[in-house]
Amino acid sequence: MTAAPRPSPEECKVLPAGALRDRFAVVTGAGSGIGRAVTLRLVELGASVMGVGRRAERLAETAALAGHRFTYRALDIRHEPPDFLAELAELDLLVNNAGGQFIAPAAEISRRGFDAVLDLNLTAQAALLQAARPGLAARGGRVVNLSLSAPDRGIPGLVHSAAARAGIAALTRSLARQWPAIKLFCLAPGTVLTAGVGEELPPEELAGIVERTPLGRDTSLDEVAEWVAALGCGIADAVSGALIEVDGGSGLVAAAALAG
Ligand SMILES: CCC/C=C/C(=O)SCCNC(=O)CCNC(=O)[C@H](O)C(C)(C)COP(=O)([O-])OP(=O)([O-])OC[C@H]1O[C@@H](n2cnc3c(N)ncnc32)[C@H](O)[C@@H]1OP(=O)([O-])[O-]
Ligand SMILES: NC(=O)C1=CN([C@@H]2O[C@H](COP(=O)(O)OP(=O)(O)OC[C@H]3O[C@@H](n4cnc5c(N)ncnc54)[C@H](OP(=O)(O)O)[C@@H]3O)[C@@H](O)[C@H]2O)C=CC1
Repeated sequence: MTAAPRPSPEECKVLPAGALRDRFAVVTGAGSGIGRAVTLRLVELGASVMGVGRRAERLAETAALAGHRFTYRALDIRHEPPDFLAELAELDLLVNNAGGQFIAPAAEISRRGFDAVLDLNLTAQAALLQAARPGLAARGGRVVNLSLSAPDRGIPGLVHSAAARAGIAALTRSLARQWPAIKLFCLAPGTVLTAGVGEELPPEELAGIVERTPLGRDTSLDEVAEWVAALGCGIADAVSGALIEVDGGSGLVAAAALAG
């Protein structure tokens, strides 16, 4: 099988300059990986962005790259109340990107471990959504929740994360009905070769996962960033509640067993 060619960073940039001018976005996990790439693209398209994450030094690195339209708050979304969102009178876009998990056999995940992953990837995100609702509603705003592709197909080694990600997809659909003034999406990238995923899986295992996707390739940071930006633009006006899989078709095949 021939792998689909990966578009170059410039080929991914399909939105016109200024597409997000005068928009205000909050991006969680903006100090690394996908969150940083999304932040830089939103700023490039004219938005102002507030980044959130636990490590101030990583957010400061993003600030050095993003320039004056980026501000940040160092905080832990699991352990601190989302007052920073409730205080915002107007918000155009919330990118719920902070998330993650550890890989472990189901039998070895303790109650606290399960709770930690559910909290980070579902409960804390629900609290962020509730806090952001008035500001988003004031602007007809949008929400992009980062997720995993086809979480309902079952992922051995990630039972807690799959449960949380299926939950966020259901939450997204339910809120899309309940809060019609706000458009909510789930965006599920395939394998994006960030340092974060590199800490979870060794390179040879990642290469095997990528090879087994129908398109035989990973998803680039630039692709994810452009999709998030597009969901913040008018082109996404007729979409709400959807799970959008930008995953090389990996959601179509059985997920790799990451642990026994
Ligand atoms: C891979 C496929 C595609 C996905 C890509 C990505 O997501 S890329 C993004 C990649 N980036 C990320 O994923 C980054 C984000 N991830 C994180 O920040 C953390 O992994 C966390 C929030 C999920 C847990 O944080 P924390 O440890 O501070 O939380 P805490 O102190 O509240 O609760 C601790 C409980 O959890 C237990 N436990 C912990 N590790 C393991 C383990 N390996 N084994 C078993 N158990 C484990 C620990 O034993 C304890 O329970 P106990 O012993 O008291 O009963
Ligand atoms: N890379 C991939 O292949 C895939 C990634 N995803 C998802 O995309 C998102 C980004 O992943 P990626 O960029 O690869 O990985 P990273 O580990 O780089 O991103 C996770 C980000 O979340 C932040 N974060 C984690 N916990 C908290 C917390 N409690 N409070 C505030 N911020 C927190 C981290 O910053 P800090 O540690 O400073 O707090 C970090 O910036 C995650 O939700 C991930 O699960 C989904 C599918 C595939």
